Amino acid sequence: MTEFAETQRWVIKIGSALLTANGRGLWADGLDAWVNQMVELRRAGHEVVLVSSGAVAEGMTRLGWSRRPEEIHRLQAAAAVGQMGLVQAYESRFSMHGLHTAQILLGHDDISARDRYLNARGALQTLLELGVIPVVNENDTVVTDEIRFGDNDTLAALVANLVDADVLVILTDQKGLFTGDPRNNPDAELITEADASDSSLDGMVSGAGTLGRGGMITKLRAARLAARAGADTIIASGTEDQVLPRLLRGESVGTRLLAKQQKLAARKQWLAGQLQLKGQLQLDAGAVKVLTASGRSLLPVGVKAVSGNFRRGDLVSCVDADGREIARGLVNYNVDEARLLAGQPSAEITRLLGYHGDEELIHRDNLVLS
Ligand SMILES: Nc1ncnc2c1ncn2[C@@H]1O[C@H](COP(=O)(O)OP(=O)(O)O)[C@@H](O)[C@H]1O
Ligand SMILES: N[C@@H](CCC(=O)OP(=O)(O)O)C(=O)O
Repeated sequence: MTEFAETQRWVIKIGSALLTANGRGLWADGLDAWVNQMVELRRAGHEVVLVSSGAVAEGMTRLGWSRRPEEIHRLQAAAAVGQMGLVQAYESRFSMHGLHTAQILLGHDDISARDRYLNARGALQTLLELGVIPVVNENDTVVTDEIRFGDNDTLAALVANLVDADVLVILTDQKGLFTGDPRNNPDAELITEADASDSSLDGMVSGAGTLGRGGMITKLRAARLAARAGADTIIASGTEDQVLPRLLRGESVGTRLLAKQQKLAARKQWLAGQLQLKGQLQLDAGAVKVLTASGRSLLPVGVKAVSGNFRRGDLVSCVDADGREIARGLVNYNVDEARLLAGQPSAEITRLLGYHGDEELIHRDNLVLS
């Protein structure tokens, strides 16, 4: 079980039902409180990625619509209008604390296509290094029904996996996960802790209220997705006083859904299980040493031979001179580019390829030792 004070990276999801105080426009007091709490987390040395819903709900308020439209283009229009409100709400509040925010709108392809996955991951990573708070939402205006996440619980879990988060916090309008939907089951009891994979939870959860999309079903699913990458999930009420700092202090708030596996083991399994090996890089002795002993990125200069047929973002194996696998990772270049770059110093990349590419062949964040 993760001790929160020791965790580095948090993904915090704020749901529509909570954010719009059940349809009455963006809830200013709530926003003030969450932003203050996230600032406190940052000051305590933790990184925060915010996944915020509420674009459609805020758009409806701004356009004076009282009912959620059915028609896709009207939904998309509402999301486009409302997203402005969301961004303004966060940027103005965080800037009072001297922090910048960045808007990240993601679609399915951005996370499932290997090359885009690396780009989204790299951009988020850089924003966090710059001390910026990324504010993520689904790119509602361009998604179609078939490919939309729909609920932001799933999106938040995928973002948690994308940035290797330690903790996923899902703030909603209930105190956590109950043994039944508390809206129509007054005897339902709060579950304070469970294994995310516990199948007995399935019978307890149901769908959303009027404004949210997923209800508890998608929150439980999100916790399981996050657990696959080794992150624990907390489902808690955003109206609970000081919910984030209290979690940080180790207080029991809401429902804690635990990941069975550690992050590294989980990431290894993900690389091994989800992706097929598409090629091989043979490393020189120096590269083998820095990868294994110092956990560094793989630079082109340390590669002696390239084989296989891979594209940017594919999984390749790194072997030593005897063909023994020492690591696996997601490669930043396709096979032809990798051949051109093999053995060359990174300063030559722009000249060799004609564009300014990544310095590393495989970034250490995307590399797992075998
Ligand atoms: N077992 C359960 N425990 C708690 N809430 C539940 C449960 N099953 C269904 N729900 C419903 O899920 C709702 C929260 O999900 P949702 O409306 O999608 O909110 P959000 O916009 O925050 O994602 C609660 O208001 C509640 O009615
Ligand atoms: N992208 C949508 C979020 C959809 C939604 O309501 O999600 P959720 O808060 O998880 O129920 C929006 O900003 O309106």
